[in-house]
Amino acid sequence: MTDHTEAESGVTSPELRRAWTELNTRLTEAQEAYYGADQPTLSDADYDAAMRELEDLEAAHPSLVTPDSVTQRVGQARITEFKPVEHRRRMLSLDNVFSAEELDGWLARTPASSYLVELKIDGLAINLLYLGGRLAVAATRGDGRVGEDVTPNVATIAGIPHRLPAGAPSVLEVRGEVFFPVAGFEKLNEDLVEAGRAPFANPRNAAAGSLRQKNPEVTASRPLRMLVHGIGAVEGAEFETQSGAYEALKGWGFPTAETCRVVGTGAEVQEFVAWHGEHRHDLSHEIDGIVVKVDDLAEQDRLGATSRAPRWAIAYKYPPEEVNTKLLDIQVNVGRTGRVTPFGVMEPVFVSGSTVEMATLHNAFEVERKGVLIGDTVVLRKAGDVIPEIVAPVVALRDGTERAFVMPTHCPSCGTELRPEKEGDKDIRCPNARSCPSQLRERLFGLASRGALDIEALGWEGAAALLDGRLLADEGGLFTLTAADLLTTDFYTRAAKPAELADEATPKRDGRVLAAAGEKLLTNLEAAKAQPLWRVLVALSIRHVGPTAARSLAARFGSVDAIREASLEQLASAEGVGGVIAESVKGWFDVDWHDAIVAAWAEAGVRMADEVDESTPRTLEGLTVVVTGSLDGFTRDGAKEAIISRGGKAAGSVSKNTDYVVIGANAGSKAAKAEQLGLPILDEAGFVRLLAEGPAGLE
Ligand SMILES: NC(=O)c1ccc[n+]([C@@H]2O[C@H](COP(=O)([O-])OP(=O)(O)OC[C@H]3O[C@@H](n4cnc5c(N)ncnc54)[C@H](O)[C@@H]3O)[C@@H](O)[C@H]2O)c1
Ligand SMILES: [Zn+2]
Repeated sequence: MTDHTEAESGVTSPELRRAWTELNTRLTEAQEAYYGADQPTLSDADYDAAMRELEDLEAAHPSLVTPDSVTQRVGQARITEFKPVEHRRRMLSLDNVFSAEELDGWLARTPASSYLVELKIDGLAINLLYLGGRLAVAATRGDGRVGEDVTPNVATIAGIPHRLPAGAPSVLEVRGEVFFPVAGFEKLNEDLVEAGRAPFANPRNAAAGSLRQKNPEVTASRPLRMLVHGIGAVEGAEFETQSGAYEALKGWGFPTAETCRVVGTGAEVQEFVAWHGEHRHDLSHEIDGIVVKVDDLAEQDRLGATSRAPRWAIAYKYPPEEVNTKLLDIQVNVGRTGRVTPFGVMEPVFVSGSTVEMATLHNAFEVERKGVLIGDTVVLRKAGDVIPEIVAPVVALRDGTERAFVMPTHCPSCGTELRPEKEGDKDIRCPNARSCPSQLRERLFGLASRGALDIEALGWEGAAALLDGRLLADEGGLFTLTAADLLTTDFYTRAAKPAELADEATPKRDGRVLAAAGEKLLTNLEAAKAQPLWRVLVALSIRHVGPTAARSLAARFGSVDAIREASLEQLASAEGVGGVIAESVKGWFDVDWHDAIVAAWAEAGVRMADEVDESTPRTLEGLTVVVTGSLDGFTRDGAKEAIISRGGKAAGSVSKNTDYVVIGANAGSKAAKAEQLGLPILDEAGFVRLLAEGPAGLE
């Protein structure tokens, strides 16, 4: 505790006192919302930051500290509607560190013969008192001395023993964490919103809210679990170490964590912290950090505790993955297939390594399920590289100006009335597939990509420019675009230089000439016309027809006409093309404007059939070949085409069904796998012989 008689340099100024009061009040209010109502108004990150600020302020000016300070007490200050229960031994909080350096500092200050490292489960602490081998009282932590009696509720939690076996201590206080498994969390919130109630910000608050129920039946309906992480008063047993106590508790039937470890050095502690930082989402429950404890109980006693936390333990907190931010608006996006998806536009906020200002809301039902209103403060979650998600609104912060999102009835891109593709679909779509600028832009972008026709000068902005200028009603007009057309856009033009203005031969319009991008687009389009058939097929944006299916269709049928004429059965029998793709191809050609695109492209000179080289021998009929690593005489695609055009199958992965594995330079795991399976392995020269003469060439 701070010594209040200690002289400070100068008296505390009113400004400092005001700053202290402001912070302390903010934290006290946050605690009431968090511990009292299980509905936090601040994010944990903001709470922890404010707590740090207050601690720093008090450290610099010790006379500011009063017994009222939130830094001096454990959690919840007020006792609620539950019956109060006095703990036999105090339940404390934990001090925090937020970096490896701070953890090193603590380890240096706290030498020990060994450390116990445990996951810091994100739930709420519970004290279970057993008298004569029976569960007598279960209480929350409360203010550390007095908690809330939640015995009937705790009795419903699976895994908590009601009776202990013979030989267990006559008095035993067991401490542990009650938590809400992540798997059930989303469903709980969905149900709460449907019932017109406020959803929980995270599984921790859900655990606390579920346990602190007046009606134990409600608790029983929630999938709560408990894991042991400490002991209080004990009579009738002696433990030497905390880990030893866990062993004994396990023997008496308590759920203990399989993940905790006893380690000897600070380096091992850091290693444990780092490993679980990488794997923190592989668990069935959330963790917000790691707890490091001195394992020896005599050493623990010597170190003692402050009014708030033991000196023999520390919590290392991982960076927050949840923040609060303002939901400014909900807008909708129209995707490549016309699907209309709402997304939240938020005040930009930094979380898990990047600034986030948008998050998808998937569909109108999702918005309803989450119960978010435009203008709400929302909990935003971003776990590592996972896409950010709006978890829940902070209902307590509403001021009445929030408004519900209304799904538009008409496409924001083209004005067409929206509707589900078929009855009962959750998603609604813009049915104007042909000309809706949003959909067409996505298709243009796709057909120009490197995996299709590779039209570099037609990027996102280029596609938008062509559509804004109404130069295309669909992709059919792409290959007949002229310099005159491009001259009507800003994107593909630039201001003419004086010499160009004077030169009659330079095409221009309103003082502008083609920019490099415009020249390039025309060259790219010309080159694209000669691309092989499979790339043209990919460019048609037929659902499910990507490079693999397109290659196979091209190899099997040789021309767009042959594919159009093929029966469902014939299509489906092509290598790697099943019923779904066959249906999709058939269905695509049934649409008039699709057929018109093919006709327009053919008319413009786009290749519609591969040249069938009769001289290519079908040397690989029925054989599966995998090429891995790089070859001198073949590109990746070239090697595949060489195999397919000879009737073989070019597979991407090695299995026992592979007939030959060709290994080039820098081959990786596939080469090792081939050896392991004892498959025939060829070098590039062997591959060339195989292509020319088939298996006979290898003898
Ligand atoms: N958002 C808010 O407004 C708000 C308000 C109050 C508190 N909080 C959150 O709660 C924290 C403070 O709460 P606190 O005092 O409970 O401290 P804490 O949660 O940081 O640490 C102490 C608690 O950790 C738990 N714990 C989990 N695993 C454990 C293990 N293996 N060994 C020991 N203990 C383990 C215990 O319940 C213990 O009481 C803040 O840092 C903040 O994250 C948030
Ligand atoms: Zn539209």
